[in-house]
Order: sequence, then structure tokens, then C-alpha cells
Amino acid sequence: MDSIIWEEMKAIDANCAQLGLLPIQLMENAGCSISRAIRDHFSGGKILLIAGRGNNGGDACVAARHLCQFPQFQVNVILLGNAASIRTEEAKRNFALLRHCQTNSINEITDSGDVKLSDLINSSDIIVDGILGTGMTGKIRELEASAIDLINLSGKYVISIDVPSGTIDANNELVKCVKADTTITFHKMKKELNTPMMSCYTGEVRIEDIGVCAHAESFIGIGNLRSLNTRSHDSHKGQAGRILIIGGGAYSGAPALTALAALRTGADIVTVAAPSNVAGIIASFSPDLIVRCLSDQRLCIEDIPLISRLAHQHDVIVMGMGLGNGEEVIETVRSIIPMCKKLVIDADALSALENADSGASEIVITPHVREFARIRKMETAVDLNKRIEEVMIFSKEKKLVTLLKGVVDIISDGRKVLLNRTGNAGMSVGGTGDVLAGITGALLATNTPMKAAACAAYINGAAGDLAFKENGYGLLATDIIDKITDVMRE
Ligand SMILES: NC(=O)C1=CN([C@@H]2O[C@H](COP(=O)(O)OP(=O)(O)OC[C@H]3O[C@@H](n4cnc5c(N)ncnc54)[C@H](O)[C@@H]3O)[C@@H](O)[C@H]2O)[C@H](O)CC1
Ligand SMILES: [K+]
Repeated sequence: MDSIIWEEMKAIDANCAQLGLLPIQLMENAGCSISRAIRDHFSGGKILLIAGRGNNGGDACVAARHLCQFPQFQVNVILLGNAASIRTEEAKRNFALLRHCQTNSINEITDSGDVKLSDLINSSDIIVDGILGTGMTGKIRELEASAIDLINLSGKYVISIDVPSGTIDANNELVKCVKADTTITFHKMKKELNTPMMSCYTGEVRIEDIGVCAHAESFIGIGNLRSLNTRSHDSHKGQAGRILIIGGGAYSGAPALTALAALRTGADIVTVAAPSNVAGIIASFSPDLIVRCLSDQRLCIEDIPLISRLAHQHDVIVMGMGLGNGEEVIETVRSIIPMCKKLVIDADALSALENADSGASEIVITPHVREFARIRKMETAVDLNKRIEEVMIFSKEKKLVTLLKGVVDIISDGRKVLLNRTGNAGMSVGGTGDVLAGITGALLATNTPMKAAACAAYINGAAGDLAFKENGYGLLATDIIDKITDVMRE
């Protein structure tokens, strides 16, 4: 069965909003599907819907509104807290609407000793658990903890919304959790519900459609960006990533663009290792760059000892930009590949992939269509679906993540595929690929290769779109670098 993790669902949710499908619409569909599932299963009875103060509670309120249209159900609602403390506008609105419906009772309970809580639980036939969903963090606090205990002691039929309300401690053990008879989750199965431990609590899991747009899942959006690991407030220098850029020799601008893009993406330390003929030029581009001078006019075997030392001092190597494709250059790149746990391989360095020992490395490659055809020794398909298939097969075979650049970028780790459509025709100017490699490298320091590559493609394109607004077809790669922080702030 196709399943996703909660984090992916949250990203899809936010991507829906970006496309114009609002959270309140999804909530309506979620609540409506719960009401329908209950009516499929029960011919009538006394139902108690217990809502927390988040959107999980909002779903419960929508379900209550739908259910009270059916006289065979007697509908009671408990809000754990008072209406003013409801956290989201959507949940607030749906709770307020209940006053205009034919519910049996609406109760705001603020004290775990309130007898109404236990009385209503014990006098109901069916309990709907909308206490906590995917927004839960840390240990369960009061009142939620008491409500969960009372539900579990009641022996009533329990339907959990999205996930049984509960928590997992540091040892990955459940501390307190609703024991449901049925869990109704949305859109797709969640991997977290499918673990041996959780399946003791979920009961039967039903998956209900809530009308998610297909593009919110297949195309990268703001939701994916929000799932990026960013630095914590108390992080030390270097914790957000130390990036080593190996490039230049044939050209000088390319590695500088990569380095500046990595810095703008949030990397802490960026070092450029460049051949002697260009090292000084690269350093002169910006005082923000640290440049290490290599031995000759092109990357060569003699550089290996220095690069090996530098590799140990950095988290990610990004290499290829402007290196040139001489035989010794490629040979040297090949021996650098096993030196680092995290790698971005671009441009000329892609030729070294063949016969390279990638070891246990996490590798992202960023070819354009011609480069992809070259390393596969095969023409790249024009048809998007065929192209997606090629990227998947190649990534799986080589055990790496491919970010194939194009009008629609394709990103795959061999299992999953994500597409990116940010960017514009103005970005065919030189240097935009170097910028992308730098963004990817910076993100790879603190994220999985798939997430780093996908978000890098989005950020690069979106920054390009902002730059296009100001500069039209006159946009330069450096304009894109200037817009990276605007996109990331979004
Ligand atoms: N696409 C979808 O799947 C949709 C999901 N919906 C539902 O939304 C919830 C997630 O909503 P969210 O508001 O992010 O979080 P919660 O409802 O889980 O609750 C947050 C709420 O709970 C309080 N809280 C957090 N941790 C604790 C704790 N340890 N103890 C006590 N209380 C806690 C916190 O104060 C917050 O106020 C998802 O599960 C779905 O049910 C959408 O409605 C439709 C689309
Ligand atoms: K729940």
C-alpha cells in the first residue's frame, strides 16, 4: 500500500494551501468523511465527539455538524479547554458553527475533575477522539491525559481521527495513548500508524479521501521547504554546515557562484579549493569567500593530500563547476568521491561517476539533459513520464539522488519522485546551474539527499522567478543568489 509519513502529509497540506485549496476545505472534507464512516458503521446511537484545541479537534467539530443532521444520532461535543484557547481560525470557526446546529450538548471543559467529562464518556455508545493529531509534541499534558485515561477505561467503541491521540517517549515507547477500535486517517496510510507498536492502538485503519490536489504531492512547494531542518537558535558556528567546493581551473566564476549560493542558503563555512590559476581571482570576487589554492592550473592527483585534509574538515563536498574535463581532472575527481559522506556532483565531475566507488556516501547529482544522456550513454526521453522513469531507474541503480534539470526538474532517489516547476526561461543564462549546486550542498549538510535536492530545485527556481520580475531576460546568476533569502524566508 502506498504510504507516507506525517511530515510528508503536512507538506502536502501546506502545498494545497499554496495552490489555493485552503485548510478549511480540507477540514470540511475530513470531518464529512468521518461522519460518513460513522453512518456506514452504525445505524444510530449516542455519540460523544471530544475535540482538542488544534485542527484534529476542528475535524471533530465538522463531523459533529454533519452528524447532527441525522436524528438517529444524539450528538454531544466536548471541547477540552475554552473556545478562546482554540489554536487555529479553522477549528475556531467550526466549533462556533456548532451553536447553530442541533447538537444535544456542547461543553467546554477546563478542569479534569469536571464530572461532565466522565459522565458523558460513560453514557455514550460511540466516542470520537479528536483530541490530538499530528500536531502533538512532547509528553501529554492535562486535560488531555485525563480524557485519554477515561476513554480507555470506558470500554466504549472509539473512533480516532487521523491518529489515536497519544505520545511516544524518548525510548520510542508509548506513554499514553487512546486505544481505538477504528482510526480514520486522511489521504494515504501513514507509516507511523503501521508500526507493530502503533497498530495495537489504531484498531482497524480506514483511509478517507479529502480531495488533495495531485500537484500538491507531485510538485515541490512551500510545504516541502517548511520540512527542512534549519539551524537551532543555540547552534554553534559550523553546525549549519561546512561546505567544500572543488571547482575552477578551466573557469573561475562558476565555483564562486556555487560558494556564494551556499552561503546565502545558510551554510556556516564555505571553502573553495581551486587550481592556482584561478584561486586568486575567485578570492577577489568577494571577501565572504575562503579560498584554498591547489597545486596546478587544473585539479590533479598531487592535490589529493590537501583535499583529503579539507574533506575531513567539511560536511559536504560540492564539485565539478568549471573544473574542465581533462582526463587527469576526472581521475582525481574519482578518487575524491569516497572521501566525503555527503557529495554534490555537478557539471564536468559527472563524468567521474562511471566506475567510481561511491562507498557509503550520500550523493546528489545535478545534471542537465545533455549531461544526463552522456553519463547514461543514452539519449534522454522528451516525454516527461518516460524521463521520470529513466531518472528513477538510474538513481536506483547508482544508489544516489538525481536532480535532472529541465523546464520541469525531476528529482528521484530511485523510490520516490518529486517534480519542480519553479524557474523561467530567463534562467538559461550561464551560472544558474552553479547556483543550484551551491544551494543543494548547503541543504545537504542538515537534510536527506532527497529533501535537499528537491528543496534546492524549488528555491533556485523561485529565486530565479523573483529575479526575473526585476530584471526580465537580463537576469544574472548573481541576481538569483540575491533572492535566495527571500524565498527561504517565505
Ligand atoms: N491533510 C490532513 O491530513 C489534514 C489534517 N487535518 C487535521 O489536522 C490535524 C493536525 O492539526 P494541528 O492543529 O497541527 O495539531 P493537533 O490538532 O494535533 O493539535 C495541536 C494542539 O494540541 C496541543 N498539544 C500539543 N501537544 C500537546 C501535548 N503533549 N499535550 C497536550 N496538548 C498538546 C497544542 O496546544 C495544540 O493546540 C491532523 O491530525 C488532522 O486531524 C485537517 O483538519 C484536514 C487536513
Ligand atoms: K486523534
